[in-house]
Amino acid sequence: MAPSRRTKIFIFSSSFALIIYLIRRYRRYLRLKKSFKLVQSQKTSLMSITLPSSIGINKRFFNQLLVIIKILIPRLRSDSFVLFITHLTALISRTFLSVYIARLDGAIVKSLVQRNPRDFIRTISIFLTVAIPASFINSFIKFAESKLALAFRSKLTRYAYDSYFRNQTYYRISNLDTRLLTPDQNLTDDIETFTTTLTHLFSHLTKPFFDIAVVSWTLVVMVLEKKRARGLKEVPILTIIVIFMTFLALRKFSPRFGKLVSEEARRRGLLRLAHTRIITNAEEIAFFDGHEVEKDWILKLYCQLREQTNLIIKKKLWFIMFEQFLMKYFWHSCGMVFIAIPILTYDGSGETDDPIGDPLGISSRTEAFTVSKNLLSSGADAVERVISSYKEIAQLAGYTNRVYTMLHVFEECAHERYQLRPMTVGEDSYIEAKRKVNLNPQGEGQIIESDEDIIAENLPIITPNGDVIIESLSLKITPNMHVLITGPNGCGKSSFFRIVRGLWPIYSGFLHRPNPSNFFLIPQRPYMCPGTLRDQIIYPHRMGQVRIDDNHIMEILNNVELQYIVQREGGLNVERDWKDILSGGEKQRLGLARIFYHKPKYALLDECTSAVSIDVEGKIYERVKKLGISLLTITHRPSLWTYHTHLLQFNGDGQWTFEILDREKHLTLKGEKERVESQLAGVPEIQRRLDELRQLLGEDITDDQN
Ligand SMILES: Nc1ncnc2c1ncn2[C@@H]1O[C@H](COP(=O)(O)OP(=O)(O)OP(=O)(O)O)[C@@H](O)[C@H]1O
Repeated sequence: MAPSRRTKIFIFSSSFALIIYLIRRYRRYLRLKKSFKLVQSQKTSLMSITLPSSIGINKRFFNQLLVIIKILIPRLRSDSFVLFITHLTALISRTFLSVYIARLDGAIVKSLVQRNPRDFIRTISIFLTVAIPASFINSFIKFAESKLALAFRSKLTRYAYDSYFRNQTYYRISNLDTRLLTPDQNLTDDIETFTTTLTHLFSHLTKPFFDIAVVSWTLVVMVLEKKRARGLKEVPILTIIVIFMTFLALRKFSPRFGKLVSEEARRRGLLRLAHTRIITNAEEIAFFDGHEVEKDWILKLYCQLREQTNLIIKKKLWFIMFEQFLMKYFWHSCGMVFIAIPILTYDGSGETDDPIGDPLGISSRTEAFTVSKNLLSSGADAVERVISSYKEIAQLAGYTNRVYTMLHVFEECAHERYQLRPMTVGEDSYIEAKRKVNLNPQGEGQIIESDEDIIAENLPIITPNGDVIIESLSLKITPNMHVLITGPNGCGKSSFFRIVRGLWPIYSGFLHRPNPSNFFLIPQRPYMCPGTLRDQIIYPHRMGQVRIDDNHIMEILNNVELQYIVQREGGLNVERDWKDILSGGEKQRLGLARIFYHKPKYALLDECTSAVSIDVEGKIYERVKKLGISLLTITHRPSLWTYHTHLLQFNGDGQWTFEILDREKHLTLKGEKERVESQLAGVPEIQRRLDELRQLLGEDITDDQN
């Protein structure tokens, strides 16, 4: 039959509208592509890091998951296990209730078909009574799921924090290792997403599994009751074949969601890192008017995140379409066929057990149909949920990999096993570093705890990148010495402190030094912790842990000439954002105040008075020395020479000298050096004038110069 005119018009206008829509979408896509052209073209080095290709539902995933589950449920008596069992019980109860309700539904229909008001009222009353615990259980399952997710999250977070704050791992992660670019993201978002996905999946999968088991059992029992139906053996086999084929097809065509979401989470972390950097350096950026550069950078990271999210959305579109086709429509048709086989072949005539008489057995058949339809549909729903969880399991594999990697890297760093480039799996940067200095890769330097002295024997200073700054350093510092450390920028002055304090490992030689608690480092930009003025001074101690009276605090503040701050800021117990409200010099003096509180054996002062006036700086140094504290000072200020007895000088080319500081000699040498420098500065000017004069006198410049 030829289509009518109205149908033709409809088809034509729909096609036209679709074409217009597609053209507009394409143009929009081109516009967007153009506007992001700049940022798309620049690939950051961070983004070029590739993820391991084995992220997915495989043995590695199950092994990783098992390790994490042992952390989540450490003992059978732990709270997370109790919650887990409670949740499981609720899920099982719901399955049994569903079956009971399905049967009840059948009984209601039966009483209706029989036109039996007494049975109808009785069954509907039971239905309403059962609805109360059923609704409670439904709500309780959600409650238990959230509680379980929270318990898992707390367990994992506590475990991760323990690792993160052990053995200065937080420092090592960002300074000595490059596998985790955004530990903050791993510790917060990743843990949360992982635990929520895990508990959701548990809920999502456990119930369907129970449903399948109980529904199958109930159907088998029903079938056994109806022995006269035919085709009953084929139905379960066909069902299993259909389910299995669907699973295989979905697995074959499923995109690698684990890897995709893992990459998305990583890009989200980088974007967050960029925001944190801007917040931390807002003042510097504002002074430079650097917002355009920062915006471009942030936009670039955002675009890369957007690109990944878009990719996942697109992949989901096709996959869900395929999944829906198989599980909604194809299964529905199969289901109808499977339900039809026993019903059509069942010969139930002659059943006369109905009180009001039902010679054709219609009421029983209707009841059986209603119950089996309900059961089959909830069984199909359960299988559908199990299979459609495939992509969620794949996503869980991605998050599991991120959480596992985080814990693994924490563990490795705590045990001084580092890796510089995450892309080169298995390469040991330490061994590489040692090769650079021709050291035996197997031999480690040794740190030996001494009573008081710092003794370095053939100790190299090597950066985490493996660059050798000093090949071999040998010196002895005793507590009665005050050592001034100088040298050009980047020559290894601060690195020497890092090694002495144990932040950087040593590759060879020996380092004898007292316990790290005998050292206290004051950097150029002192760290201001959250809390009161008192908290700043006693950091890293905490109030409640130590007792310190106000007079002592005031005395310390007097020592660094900061007593006026107490009145200005409203007392010792006022919490402020000290980083923002104090000037650079005030912050440095507050940093120095910590020395008067902790009274360490050695004070490591890394240009920590660069913003303090020279007179106040002198007074503070005198007061520190009076306490018997040994000074190790990095400075470029000659005014500080007075307070030191020895000089450790790095030349910048790997050479160094350690000698008694002869202040007069050094002042004379420094004066002479400055004179020579100023004379040399004038040489080009004199040379230019000489050339001019020669030109005026008609002399040959080049000949003479040669
Ligand atoms: N975490 C790190 N990873 C890799 N290399 C580093 C690291 N920290 C410092 N370096 C490198 O070590 C070298 C010495 O740095 P160090 O901080 O010791 O210099 P410095 O003498 O204190 O310089 P300045 O006077 O400028 O403070 C520099 O080349 C620096 O680039």
